[in-house]
Amino acid sequence: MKVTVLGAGAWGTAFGQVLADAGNDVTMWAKEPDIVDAIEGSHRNPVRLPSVERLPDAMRATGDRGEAMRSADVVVVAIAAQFARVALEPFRSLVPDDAVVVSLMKGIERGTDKRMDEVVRETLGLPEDRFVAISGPNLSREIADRQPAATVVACADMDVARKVARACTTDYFRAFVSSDVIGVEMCGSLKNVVALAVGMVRGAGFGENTAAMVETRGLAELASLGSAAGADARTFSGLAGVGDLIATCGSSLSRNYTFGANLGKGMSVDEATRVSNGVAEGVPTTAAVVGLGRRLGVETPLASAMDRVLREGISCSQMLSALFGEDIVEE
Ligand SMILES: NC(=O)C1=CN([C@@H]2O[C@H](COP(=O)(O)OP(=O)(O)OC[C@H]3O[C@@H](n4cnc5c(N)ncnc54)[C@H](OP(=O)(O)O)[C@@H]3O)[C@@H](O)[C@H]2O)C=CC1
Ligand SMILES: O=C(CO)COP(=O)(O)O
Repeated sequence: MKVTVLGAGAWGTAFGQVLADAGNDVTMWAKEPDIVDAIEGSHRNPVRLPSVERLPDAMRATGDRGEAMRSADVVVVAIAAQFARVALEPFRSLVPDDAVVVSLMKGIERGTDKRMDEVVRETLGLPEDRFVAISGPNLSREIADRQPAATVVACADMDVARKVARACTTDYFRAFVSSDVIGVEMCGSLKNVVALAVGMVRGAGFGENTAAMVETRGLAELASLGSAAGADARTFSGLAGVGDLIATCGSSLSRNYTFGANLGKGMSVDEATRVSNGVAEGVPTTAAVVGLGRRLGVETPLASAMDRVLREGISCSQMLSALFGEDIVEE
């Protein structure tokens, strides 16, 4: 198939390599001319994925939107979530009528509190059977090294999910299918907020018990909010839910975990942003999760506590106190 990836960041590029390894012709679209030139000219992305010495020959790049979209069967969106709407707007009239659009993004739009399935479908004018969400424990650096990994490919139309899953299956990358787009989106977005908090307690020097407590309460919050949004509860215990929480909350390869760890060590939000190696989606998504919780009538103690960390600069101990009220409650 002909696949176009919008956004040559760390994950867009690593996933482009998966698609090329699976036998597709892959075109990367990037707005930065330096990145386009590097991929096209020397098969490298030294800015976003320097660990890969040479990207597959089946991967090329362009900065031209029309050329990127020409006869694409599948369009993959891998842009920082808060910029998805503005970046996709110029593509609205260019996406081929029968192309499937896949989102790799893990975030909720600040201001509208919308998931990426909502943002992408709204911006490109797509019916639900042409939208696919992909999410799972997929740290880009490990997948770029071709370490074994799996993901969840979700679409309202299971035949479309299977078609996309086949297109990204290799001997090291395995795709499971699901029809629970909302669940997969909620898991991918909320685990980033949990990873910020787990990273923060680790950075502050706390051990396994504290990290497990925060991660487990984060999973409970993700499940309550996800269910209220219409997700299938089974998704939370799968790869996109628990699987991604384990990977993200336990790895310094995660930008969200590392951002949180830097806060825990005493950096300000500005300092942690400056040293972040790519987008930490949990940062803008935290406020959106609080907004979504308010709208859906679901309490979000972890996101609310992290929101205070990010806006008011409260300490790790204050964040942990804010996480639990005074009352004894059922788990
Ligand atoms: N990295 C990972 O391990 C994984 C990431 N994800 C998700 O994938 C998404 C992308 O992540 P990742 O590739 O790692 O992020 P990076 O920080 O590496 O790259 C961000 C990408 O967004 C692009 N971008 C930002 N603003 C704009 C804009 N206004 N117009 C067009 N493009 C823009 C950047 O383009 P430019 O470089 O030209 O500025 C870049 O391609 C995120 O939602 C992330 O949560 C999901 C699974 C794994
Ligand atoms: O989503 C990811 C792993 O599944 C990547 O996490 P970060 O965005 O925190 O790096």
